[in-house]
Amino acid sequence: MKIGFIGCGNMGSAMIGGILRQGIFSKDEIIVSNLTEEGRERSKKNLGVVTTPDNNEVVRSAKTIVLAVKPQFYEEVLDEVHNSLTADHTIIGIAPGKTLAWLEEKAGLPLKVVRFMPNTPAQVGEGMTAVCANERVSKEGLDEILKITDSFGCTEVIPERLMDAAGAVGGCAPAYVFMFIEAMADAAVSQGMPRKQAYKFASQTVLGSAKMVLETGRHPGDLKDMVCSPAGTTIEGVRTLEKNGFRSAVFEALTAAAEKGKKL
Ligand SMILES: NC(=O)C1=CN([C@@H]2O[C@H](COP(=O)(O)OP(=O)(O)OC[C@H]3O[C@@H](n4cnc5c(N)ncnc54)[C@H](OP(=O)(O)O)[C@@H]3O)[C@@H](O)[C@H]2O)C=CC1
Ligand SMILES: O=C(O)[C@@H]1CCC=N1
Repeated sequence: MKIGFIGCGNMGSAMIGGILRQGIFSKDEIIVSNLTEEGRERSKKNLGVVTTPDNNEVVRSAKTIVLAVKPQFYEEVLDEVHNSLTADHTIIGIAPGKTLAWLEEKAGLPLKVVRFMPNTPAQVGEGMTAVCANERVSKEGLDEILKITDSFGCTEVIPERLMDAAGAVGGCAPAYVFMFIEAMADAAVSQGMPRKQAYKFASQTVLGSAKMVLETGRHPGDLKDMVCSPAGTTIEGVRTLEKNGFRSAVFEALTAAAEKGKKL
């Protein structure tokens, strides 16, 4: 086994999907634990990886371990696998608020610790993942880890103090983008467009706009101005969004998410 996942739900399976697609590891080099029989069946059926109900088996079978359970279960899981962990292991935490120091302390021995803040677009190879690591992870070790995150999208290595910001603008933000897509599609439906077509318009428009920011390197405000014809239709929508506090609402949402991360 090359890598083990303790927990394999939304985020674990999204990452494994990318890893398998890029051939970083094969199915029989990945072991995952799920709490329930139903979860194990899902992991087996959808990903084809090796599954177990036993978290200690994951730790005994692989040297790189991703903790892909909810933050509330981190302590319990680390407590459970503590005796199977060795100094050769690399523990990867993906939960907000669970710091490198906290993870090492709860693991109960000095070992390599990494944090990822991934997002669900990893499932389609378009994830955005923040990574930071403790001082025990060598440059070569980090390069190996980055091959994993690069397999499901883009990666940025950041200082740990930015992990909560990355959680808001990376980990959580797909939810806000999906809400935006849903709202735009609802409006198009109310104007008479069939729903399926409305999702296609809204989604492709978000995809294309994001690509323009990334590929042109131009300021988003500049790209917005390109769309707004004088006395045209777009600027009326901009006026309405400003009146309803659109940008402030987004600002507050990401701030709330980042602040919550600090408390977990
Ligand atoms: N969802 C997201 O967009 C993101 C999530 N994260 C982080 O990823 C982590 C996982 O979140 P997510 O995938 O959404 O959660 P899910 O609820 O989808 O998955 C959690 C998984 O943990 C398993 N599980 C629960 N308890 C145990 C246990 N004691 N031992 C072994 N497995 C267990 C569950 O098993 P079973 O399948 O049997 O129920 C399930 O597979 C969290 O820490 C979250 O903060 C980070 C960035 C983005
Ligand atoms: O909602 C959460 O707490 C997790 C972390 C980032 C995205 N989902």
